[in-house]
Amino acid sequence: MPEKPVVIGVAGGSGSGKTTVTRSICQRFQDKTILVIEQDYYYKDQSHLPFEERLNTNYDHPLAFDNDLLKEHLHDLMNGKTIEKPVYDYKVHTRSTEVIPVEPKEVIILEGILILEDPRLVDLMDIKVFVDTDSDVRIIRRLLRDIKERGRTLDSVIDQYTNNVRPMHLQFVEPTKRYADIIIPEGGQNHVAIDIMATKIEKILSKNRQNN
Ligand SMILES: Nc1ncnc2c1ncn2[C@@H]1O[C@H](COP(=O)(O)OP(=O)(O)O)[C@@H](O)[C@H]1O
Ligand SMILES: Nc1ccn([C@@H]2O[C@H](COP(=O)(O)O)[C@@H](O)[C@H]2O)c(=O)n1
Repeated sequence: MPEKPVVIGVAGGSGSGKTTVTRSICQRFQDKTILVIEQDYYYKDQSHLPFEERLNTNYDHPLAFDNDLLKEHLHDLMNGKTIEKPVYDYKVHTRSTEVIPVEPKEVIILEGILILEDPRLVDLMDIKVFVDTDSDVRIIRRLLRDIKERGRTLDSVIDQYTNNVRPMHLQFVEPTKRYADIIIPEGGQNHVAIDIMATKIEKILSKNRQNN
């Protein structure tokens, strides 16, 4: 393990392809090299609230996230400590009681809609990426995914998109693009951008390994 892992932030709107890009990058490396931390797993715990109340939360506002815990976990990982990563359940809108023990790896990818919004996290990143996909494509992807995988109805996805996702994207997510070192149009199918990312990571890793 190098003294300090390479920290990469992958931001972008909901459905832009952040997870797909992150998976494509991970596939280029051995399992032991890259650790992925999803910002979504750090939504504030809402287990004390009744289910009906959890439906009213604005999950696209920066205050929905427990970035204090995320920052603490990132610091621990950077100092070689194992963390207990929370597990999030989109179907019930809160964390599960389960946690996953996670050991540090040479590369840490932080992925989430607002991962470039908190300067305390941005300051710790070596590479900042913004996955940039048109909103019409994103809403179609989100509709399909949320109905299939997150237990949502067509009406609920449309209501949430109109009331929260779109306005918060314009106010908080889109402006973070300016902090990105690399902007990846169209996400996971952009093989050229994935190749460039993988090459850059390889370069930093080989430099770190030489110094250790
Ligand atoms: N290039 C693509 N073409 C078609 N579907 C895609 C593409 N990229 C992602 N998807 C699908 O769109 C949905 C959202 O993608 P995902 O990578 O999870 O985005 P994000 O993490 O930014 O929300 C997923 O169901 C995924 O399989
Ligand atoms: N209980 C929740 C928590 C989050 N969301 C939505 O997830 C989106 C972020 O995840 P992506 O994989 O799409 O980046 C965000 O836009 C939230 O609206 C939710 O619907 N329910």
